[in-house]
Amino acid sequence: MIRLTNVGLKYDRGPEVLSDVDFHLRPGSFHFLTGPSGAGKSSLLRLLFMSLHPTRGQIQLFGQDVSRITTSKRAPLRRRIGIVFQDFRLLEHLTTWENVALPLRVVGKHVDDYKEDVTDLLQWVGLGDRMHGYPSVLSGGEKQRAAIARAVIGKPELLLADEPTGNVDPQMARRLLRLFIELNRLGTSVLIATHDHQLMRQFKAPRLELHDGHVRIV
Ligand SMILES: Nc1ncnc2c1ncn2[C@@H]1O[C@H](COP(=O)(O)OP(=O)(O)OP(=O)(O)O)[C@@H](O)[C@H]1O
Repeated sequence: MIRLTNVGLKYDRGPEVLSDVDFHLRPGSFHFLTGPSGAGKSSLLRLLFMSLHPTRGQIQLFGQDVSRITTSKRAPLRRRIGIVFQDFRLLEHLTTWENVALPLRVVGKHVDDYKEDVTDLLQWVGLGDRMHGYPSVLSGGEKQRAAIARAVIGKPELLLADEPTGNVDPQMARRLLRLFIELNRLGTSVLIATHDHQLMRQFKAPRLELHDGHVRIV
C-alpha cells in the first residue's frame, strides 16, 4: 500500500524535515502518526497525498513509484485516497451536503445512488441540521466533521487524516474514531496524525513515531 525508502524532505534551503524515512504499511492496516509539534507529521501526509515530492528517496503508493509523479498521473491516484486536512479545505461555494457528496460526484455516480448515504453520514456526525447551509457558517468542530464525512463517503482505499479530532469534544472524538475503525474493517488503510492520547488509548493500533526527522513504528 505505502512503502517509503530512504525518504528525505527539505523545504527550499532549510534543514531536512524528514531524513532517511523507511517504512511499509500493508493494505488494510491502521496506524496513528505521532510526534511533537513541528516533527513533520503534516509534511509526511502531504508527501503521501503527493502534494510534495521527496527531496530524496522513493515513495511507492498502490504499487506505483510516486516520488516524481506528474500532476496528470496524480489525479486518478488521489481519487483512491480520502484526506482530512488540518485546515479542512471545504469549498465555500458548495453547501456542506454538496461538499460531502463531491467525491462521489467526481467519479460520475448518480445523485440518486448516493443522496441517502450522504444525508445519513452527515446526520451520524451530528450535522443533520446544518447540512444544507454553507461551510462558512460552521464552527471549527463542525467543519472538521464535514471534512471527515467528505473523506470517508467514497470508502477510499487509503484514509489520511491530520489531527481529525483536534476541534471536537471527547464524545464526538469517540464517535469519529468508530467511523475510522468501521471504514478500516471495510478494507480502508488508515493513517491518522494525532496528539490525542485519549483517542490512542481507546483503540490500540501501531504508531508511526516521528522524531528528529526519523520514523519508527512502535
Ligand atoms: N511550506 C513550508 N515551508 C517551509 N517550512 C515548512 C513548510 N511547512 C512546514 N515547514 C516546516 O517543516 C517542519 C515540520 O512541519 P509540519 O507541519 O510537517 O509538522 P507537524 O508535525 O505536522 O506539526 P504540528 O503538530 O504542529 O501540526 C516545521 O519545522 C515547519 O516549520
